[in-house]
Amino acid sequence: MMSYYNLLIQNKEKNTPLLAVLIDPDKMNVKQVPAFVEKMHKSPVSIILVGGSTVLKGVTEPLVKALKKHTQNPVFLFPGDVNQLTNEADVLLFLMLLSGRNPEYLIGQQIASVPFLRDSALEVISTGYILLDGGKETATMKVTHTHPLPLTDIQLIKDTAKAGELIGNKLLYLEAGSGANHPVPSEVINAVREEVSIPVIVGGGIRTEAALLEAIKSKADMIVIGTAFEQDINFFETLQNLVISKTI
Ligand SMILES: CC(C)=CCC/C(C)=C/CC/C(C)=C/CC/C(C)=C/COP(=O)(O)OP(=O)(O)O
Ligand SMILES: O=P(O)(O)OC[C@@H](O)CO
Ligand SMILES: [Mg+2]
Repeated sequence: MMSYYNLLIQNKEKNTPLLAVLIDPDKMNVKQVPAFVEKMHKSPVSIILVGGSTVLKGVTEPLVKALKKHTQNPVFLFPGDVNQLTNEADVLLFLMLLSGRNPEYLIGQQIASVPFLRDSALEVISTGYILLDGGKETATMKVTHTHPLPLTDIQLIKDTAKAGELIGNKLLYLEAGSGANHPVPSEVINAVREEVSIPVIVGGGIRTEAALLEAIKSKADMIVIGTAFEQDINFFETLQNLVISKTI
């Protein structure tokens, strides 16, 4: 079978983004999974990200197991820490927090995950994670004790993204922060996309059709929505007519 990373690369060539839902295991229990998946299957969402900045140990695995029981869509772990690892998922976004200067999130958590990953079949994808100012203090900032990059310094954002690519990151995630007041602006997405050749994921604060259209127009390779679905499961219905790649 082809790797999910190769599918992401293939999709990039189509210039149409993939749409992912982010599920925070602290906010969804296994009983809610069937109804959620049913709605998702009627929408263009093709990837499920699972993770949170603070998740209790032991809750991620049963949730992923329940998801895999009800859907064929791939589950990508998007973990805030090593306790969120489970072999029930398909892919691990192996994050390094490029925007911060906290060694625990640059290399500490990555080393701590090796005893688990050594015997794991998860597809591990090195992902440079860049926090950008989304207009409010987010959980990720608090947990990592780091500041996001200011939107006024596009050159710094581009240089950070390029450094990630040169280090060997295979994906970049531009993050305005869960529940951000404003999503990553299209100028920033465009600037990064011109700077690097690896796929670019964008998320944080996308909760309207207009914001989604903006991210699509900027040619983000994958768009992630979490809070909008947490607040209203019917948000799936607003996605019907968007130009989005429906399969991965
Ligand atoms: C390599 C391993 C095992 C883990 C990576 C550890 C790193 C570098 C994490 C990056 C920093 C971090 C804490 C990212 C969290 C990403 C995430 C899942 C954000 C979603 O945030 P929510 O937890 O939904 O925030 P709210 O609770 O405020 O909605
Ligand atoms: O919850 P929202 O604001 O949609 O953000 C999704 C994701 O980028 C958070 O890490
Ligand atoms: Mg959240």
